[in-house]
Parts: sequence; C-alpha cells; structure tokens
Amino acid sequence: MNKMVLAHFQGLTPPDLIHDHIILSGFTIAVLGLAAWCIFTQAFLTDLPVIRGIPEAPGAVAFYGHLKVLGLDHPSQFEKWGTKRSWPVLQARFGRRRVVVLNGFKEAQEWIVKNATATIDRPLFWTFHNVVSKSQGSTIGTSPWNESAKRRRTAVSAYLTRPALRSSAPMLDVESHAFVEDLFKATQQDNLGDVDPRMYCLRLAFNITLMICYGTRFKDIHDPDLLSMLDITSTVASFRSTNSNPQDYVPLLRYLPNKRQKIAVETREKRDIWLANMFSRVQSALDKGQYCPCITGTLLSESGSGKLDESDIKSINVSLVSGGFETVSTTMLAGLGWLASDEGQVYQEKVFNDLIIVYGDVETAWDKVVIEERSDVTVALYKEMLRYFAAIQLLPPRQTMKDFEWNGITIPKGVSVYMNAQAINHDHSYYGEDAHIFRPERWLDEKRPIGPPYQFSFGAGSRACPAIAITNRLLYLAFSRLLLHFKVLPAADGSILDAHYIRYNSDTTQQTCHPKPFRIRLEPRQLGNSAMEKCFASSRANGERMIYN
Ligand code: HEM
Repeated sequence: MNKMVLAHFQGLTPPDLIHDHIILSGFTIAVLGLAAWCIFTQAFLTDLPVIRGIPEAPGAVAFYGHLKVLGLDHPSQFEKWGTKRSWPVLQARFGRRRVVVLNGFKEAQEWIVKNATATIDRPLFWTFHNVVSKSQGSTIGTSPWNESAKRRRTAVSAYLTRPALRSSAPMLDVESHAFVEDLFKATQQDNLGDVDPRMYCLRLAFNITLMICYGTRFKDIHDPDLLSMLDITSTVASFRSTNSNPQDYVPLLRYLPNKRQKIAVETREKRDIWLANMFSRVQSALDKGQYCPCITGTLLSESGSGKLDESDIKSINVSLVSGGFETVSTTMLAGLGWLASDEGQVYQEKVFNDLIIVYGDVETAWDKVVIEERSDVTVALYKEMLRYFAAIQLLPPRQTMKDFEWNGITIPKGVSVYMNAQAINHDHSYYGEDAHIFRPERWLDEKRPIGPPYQFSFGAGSRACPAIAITNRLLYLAFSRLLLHFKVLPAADGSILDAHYIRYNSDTTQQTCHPKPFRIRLEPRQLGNSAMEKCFASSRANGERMIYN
C-alpha cells in the first residue's frame, strides 16, 4: 500500500511520516550497502590478501579471477608467464581463492622439500569433498593433513614402497607379461599389423592397483566391467581439475543449475556399487579361507586392532584405485609413442644391448627385471618418460599449514600452492638448454648430475606420491620386457604420436594428461623365437598358480 495512504489511515502526522521515511531509507541503504559489499567481496576479494613480494599474474576479472585468462590449458599459461616474465613463483586468483604457482625447480624444492612441514596440508574443495567423496570419504591425496591422513598414508606405504616390491613380484610378472603378449597378439590379429596400445596400458595399470587393493584382476581388455570401472574412475578424476570445476572457486556458481553436480552424484553412486562389490569379494574369499593377500584382506583381518577402521580401509582403496592407473598408463603411452619415432628407434637398440650386457641373455633378463633395475640405460628411459611427460601437469594442490619465510617474504598460513610440474620439469635453468627435448641420455651424464627429487611428476616432500618405487619398477619391467623381444615401430601408414610434452595431450582440461590416439607395430627381434615362447610360458605358468579373490 502507498505510504501516504497508509499514513492517512494510521493517522500519522507529517513529522511521523518524515521520521518513518528516514528510518526506511536508512534501512534500505543499509541493505543495499550490505548487498553491494557481498557482491564486491565475491567479485574481487580472495580468502587471503595479496602476498607482498610475489608477482601477480595479469588479466584477473570479477568473480573468476584468473580462471578465464588461463584459457583451456592452465599449466601452459602458467609456464608461459614463468618463462616469458621470469616468474618461477607467481600468485593468482582462482575465484575467491588466492593461489601460488611454482614454475621453477629450485623454487619448488625450497617450498615443498625444504619447507615440507609448512606445505604438507591440502585444501578442501566443494565438489570433490562435499559431493564426490560424501559416501567413501576423501582420498589420501585430497585429505587435509591430520592423524587419519597420517595413518592411511603409513598403511599404503607398506604396500607400495621399496621393501614391498619383492612380495609384489609375482603380480608384476603376470601383468607385464600380459601386457607384452596381448599387445603382440593384437598386432598379429590386425589386418595392417598395428595396434592402439591404450587399453593395454590402462589394463596393466588398473590391474596393479586392483591386485594391491583387492587381489583381483581383469584378463580381457574388452571386459564390460573393466570398461565401466575405467570410465567411472576417470570421471571421478575429472572433478579434481582446476579447469572443469569453476564452482569450487566461484561459490555463487553452486547455486545455479549445475550439470557437473548431477554427474558427480551419479558417478559417486556407480562407484559405491562396485567398491562394495570388490569389498565383499575379499570378505567372502577370507571367509572361505582361500584368499589372495591384498590391502583389504590384511586390513580386514587386522580390524578391531584399533589401527584402521572400515572407513579408513575404504578411503585407502579409493585413493589407490583412483590415484594410480591414469598416471601410469599415460606415462607408458607417451613413452611408447616416443619410442616409435626415429630417435626412439636408436634408443631402443641401446636399451636392448644394455639389457643383454647386464643380464647375459634374453631369458635371464626376462626373469631378473622383475626384481631389480640394473640396466642404467633402461632406468634413464623411464626417468626421462616421467620427467618429460608429467602425467599430471598441475599437481594436486597443497595448502600451507603455518606461516613461513621464503626469500624474505612471509607466506601466510592457508594459501593454496600448486606445483606446475609441466614447467618445473622443463626448467632450463635446472635441466639445461635442452630441457624441452626428450633425451634419456641426460640421466647418464655424470658431468651434470640431476639431484633429488629428480623431477616433480610425483610431487615431492612429505606428501609426495607413495607409489614411486612400484611405479618405477613397473615402467622398468614393462619396457625392458617389451624391448627384449620387439622393436616398436610406427603404425602401418607411417603415423606416430606427436611426442611433444604439451602437444601429446588430447585434453588439457583434465587433471591427468590423455595422450592423443596412435597406433604402433611390433616387430619380433628374432623370427621363430623360442626364447620368447619360453619367457611367455614361464610367466603364464606363474599366473596360473596364483589365487585371485
Ligand atoms: C606415473 C605414475 C604416478 C604419478 C605421476 C603420480 C603422481 C602423484 C602426484 C603428483 C601426487 C601428489 C604429490 C604431492 O602433492 O606432492 C600423488 C599422490 C598420491 N599417489 Fe601417485 N602417482 C603415480 C602412481 C601412483 C600409483 C600407482 C598409486 C597407487 C597404487 C598412487 C597413489 C598415490 C596416493 C595414495 C597419493 C596421495 C599421497 C598423499 O597425499 O599423501 N600413485 N601421486
């Protein structure tokens, strides 16, 4: 109702009306002021103020900060700022979050290794922690640092680090053999004699994590359950990328209709079903007393000892199943792609010759590469694969747990820190002028030794990947065994992967790189090769002796 009319009926005198007016307009101004402040805060302010002394990237806009100017390839834009402006460390705004990005090797060492306790924490994200991880708990790699994260990390380390490699040998033997023989069979069955190696790398990496977690594996790369699990875990991983989840940084977007949230809920439900299925398979194998040792089984038999509870076990399994398979397969695929190039042909011969020098003959080498890594030329190949093709370019972020001093600058508690492995691993000031070239020989050069952590693909410091030893062994083993028996050649039409560390990736919006599709041929080193048959037969027999849950 109109104010004047209302005043008339209420018998208000003009001074009352004026007074009422003043109160109302004061109230309206306060409300409008508050709304304007809220909008201003959301549009321009970050959780932490600018850190004095660290350069800030150009091009921030309201609400999104730098998320727009970063385009579709965040690590490459950060790398460009790093090299063109000489910014080994820079700060940016991801929506409301203030973030620091590390582009330089020396600087990453100083922040993540030297100040390991200050940078051990991880930030929380709305989509990943509130939606995707609601039922199974968050993974180790996305958990803030606390007693539970410490317990879970210690438990997985027992299965992944160097001392555990010996007990993993039968499984590593089975998977690397299946990889080599099935890849070869696929080339034989193809009209042109070539194969897309993607599914073979994915199955190998996924089976390793399934064996570690649940004592089970997939035999057939066409198994619909395998394809569905790979699809689910890959979708879950997509919720970690800085590129595809603006709602994590721009809180207002959470209140708008959001297709990603619906996908997150559906994916979580599907994943819960198969995780429960895996869990009960182990439980019933344990009940029957015929069981393949695995993390779930060991932890279930220890449950009640107060070490870990069921939610810890679930979180560990989710961490391992989602942590490893895409990174391992990406590294392998990129490496295979490079091997098919002209330079790769030359290096393949070096690997073969070195394996024979070290182990004496093909059969001995086939057996020994499961348990040791004595061929330096092969070690140099996988080290360069890991450095050059960082499978995750912008690593899962850290968060500072306390203030610390760096170069006279105070870095505040609570800031998100991203290691840009793509830039760090190609830092010319550390690796030299040829850092942008794939050159395994750099790891053999005694005049220019490369120090720990060698490269940042696994991160570094106290939250570094706990699976470094097993991943290294797997890469050494798979590539040694393949190159012992075969030459990796370009596809029948002569095409090869563009094995450049940025261009090889088909989707820069994902957290993990996905190499563009390519095909290879395999040429047996010796025709009618009885050594190959003997090697395959011994590993096949090993696989048949194993029990699976
Ligand atoms: C080429 C292979 C791999 C790469 C490049 C890789 C990379 C990474 C990176 C970058 C991190 C974060 C490190 C940091 O913040 O400093 C990480 C953490 C982790 N990775 Fe891996 N990883 C690989 C293989 C695996 C495998 C095979 C598994 C399990 C079977 C695994 C399990 C984990 C776990 C559990 C964490 C969380 C550690 C924590 O936050 O404390 N990773 N990995």
